Amino acid sequence: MQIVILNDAAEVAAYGADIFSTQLQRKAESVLGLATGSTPVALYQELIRRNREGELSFKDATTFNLDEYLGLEGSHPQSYRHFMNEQLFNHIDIDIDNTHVPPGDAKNPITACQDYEARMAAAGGVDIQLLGIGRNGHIGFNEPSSGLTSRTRVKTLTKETIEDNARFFEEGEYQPHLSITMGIGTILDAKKVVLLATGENKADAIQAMVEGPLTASCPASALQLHKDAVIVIDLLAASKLKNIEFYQHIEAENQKLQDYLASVASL
Ligand SMILES: N[C@@H]1[C@@H](O)[C@H](O)[C@@H](COP(=O)(O)O)O[C@@H]1O
Repeated sequence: MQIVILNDAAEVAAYGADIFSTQLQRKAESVLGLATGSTPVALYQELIRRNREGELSFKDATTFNLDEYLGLEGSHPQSYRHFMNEQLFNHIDIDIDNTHVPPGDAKNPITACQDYEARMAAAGGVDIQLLGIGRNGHIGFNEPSSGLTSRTRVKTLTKETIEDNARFFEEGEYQPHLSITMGIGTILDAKKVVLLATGENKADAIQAMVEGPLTASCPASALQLHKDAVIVIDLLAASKLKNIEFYQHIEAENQKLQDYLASVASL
């Protein structure tokens, strides 16, 4: 795991946007794994700005979102499809037919999950997967006890997650308790994984993910197995890390190495 600790949420969004920009500049037809929640919104705004200013294009990109509420149509204002259209897709030059969100209104959710996996495979797999993290360490909607090799499937949400996400629903509005989510195994198949977290309420989950044991009780700890996982967090989300100074030291050393390699390359 590469652990990047930045001052605040704005720096986290800009750093995340740089990773995605670099990916798209290197490979225009990238397959991007995307996420919902409040954390990626600032990153999406930065990508929209860069797209408008002609710094990057999504024209040839394909996207697959992590998850969706089961029981909501894509046109429902609280669906993740609607969220993605509003927060990103409607504002960039992507072909909407190349954007994929699990179908929350699938007649047969079981075969819909298999179909989603097949589409990802047919697209060549995800090049870079964006993640947030739940307070209980969930990624996508892989709640604690999720299988570490799980694939896209129907998952039941915990009470904590339902409460955390209740802020997006009107009082008395139906809030789904089920979801379709990429599995942990699906997420680990992405060539690169970038997890963003900001704020003190994520500090326990970040500590468990980075320094705790590899365990289904903290689904995000599965990223310890990934060969290219970048964890980008602000100081508040990093505040419970026991070895915070060491991670900052590693990053400083990494930066020196990058500078050295750049100077050698320019000789
Ligand atoms: N399914 C999503 C997750 O993908 C997201 O990471 C999490 C945290 O969201 P937020 O960024 O709003 O804290 O919320 C939801 O449960």
